[in-house]
Amino acid sequence: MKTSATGGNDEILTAAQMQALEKQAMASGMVTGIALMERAGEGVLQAISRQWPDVLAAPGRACILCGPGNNGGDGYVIARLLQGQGWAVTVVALGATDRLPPDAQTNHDRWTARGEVMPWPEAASAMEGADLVIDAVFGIGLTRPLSPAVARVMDQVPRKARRVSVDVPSGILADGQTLTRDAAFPAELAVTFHCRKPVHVALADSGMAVAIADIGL
Ligand SMILES: NC(=O)C1=CN([C@@H]2O[C@H](COP(=O)(O)OP(=O)(O)OC[C@H]3O[C@@H](n4cnc5c(N)ncnc54)[C@H](OP(=O)(O)O)[C@@H]3O)[C@@H](O)[C@H]2O)[C@@H](O)CC1
Ligand SMILES: [K+]
Repeated sequence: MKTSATGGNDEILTAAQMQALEKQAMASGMVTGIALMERAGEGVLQAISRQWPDVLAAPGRACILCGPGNNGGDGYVIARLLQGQGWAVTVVALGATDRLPPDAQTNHDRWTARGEVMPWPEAASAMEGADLVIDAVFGIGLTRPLSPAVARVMDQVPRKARRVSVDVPSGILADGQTLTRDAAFPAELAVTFHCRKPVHVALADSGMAVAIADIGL
């Protein structure tokens, strides 16, 4: 698996095109969703190490914000991987955690066998003192603006933490129609999968770094 600024892949796919590609790969039996999700989680950590070589060199404290879909599923994978590397990990879940999509539910359940999940209202306190905050709230499945309860947390993310978005900074549509960054997760780095989406191109000169993780599609 390689991650790099362009991942050697200069393609740009819309959310719908990406979802079709993933669906086709899974339908063809080439790969399972759970394998893609594991590769996504691994790819985020590899991209973090590439961006900031020191951050993952020694264990610290991480807070993972997990949403109600497969983007949240990636977050549960990352929580498990970081804990396996000795990190103190706090997970905060938005919404119910008993009816996630299957692959996300599997990874949620794997996580809860070894760690806690805090409810969303505790997000601000859960992020306090974190060295690393991972935004796994919404990815390419965002369909509408963030609710006030979610947008508020985006404002409370400690700026001294390293701030990484899984796939897309939560609050911005992957196809980049609404570029209102004010109500979005303040990502320093977004790690997207397979190739960039229009939002990554649109945010290129915003100061946010973009890495592409190859998930074998
Ligand atoms: N196998 C794969 O597919 C792989 C997928 N991968 C990962 O999955 C991500 C895509 O996952 P996803 O399609 O589940 O969408 P996601 O972004 O998690 O959110 C959807 C959920 O949020 C909800 N919702 C939307 N807007 C909302 C709002 N404003 N406020 C509140 N809720 C809102 C929406 O609900 P609904 O719109 O149905 O009401 C739905 O429940 C992708 O970005 C990548 O990270 C990787 O692992 C690679 C393999
Ligand atoms: K995200």
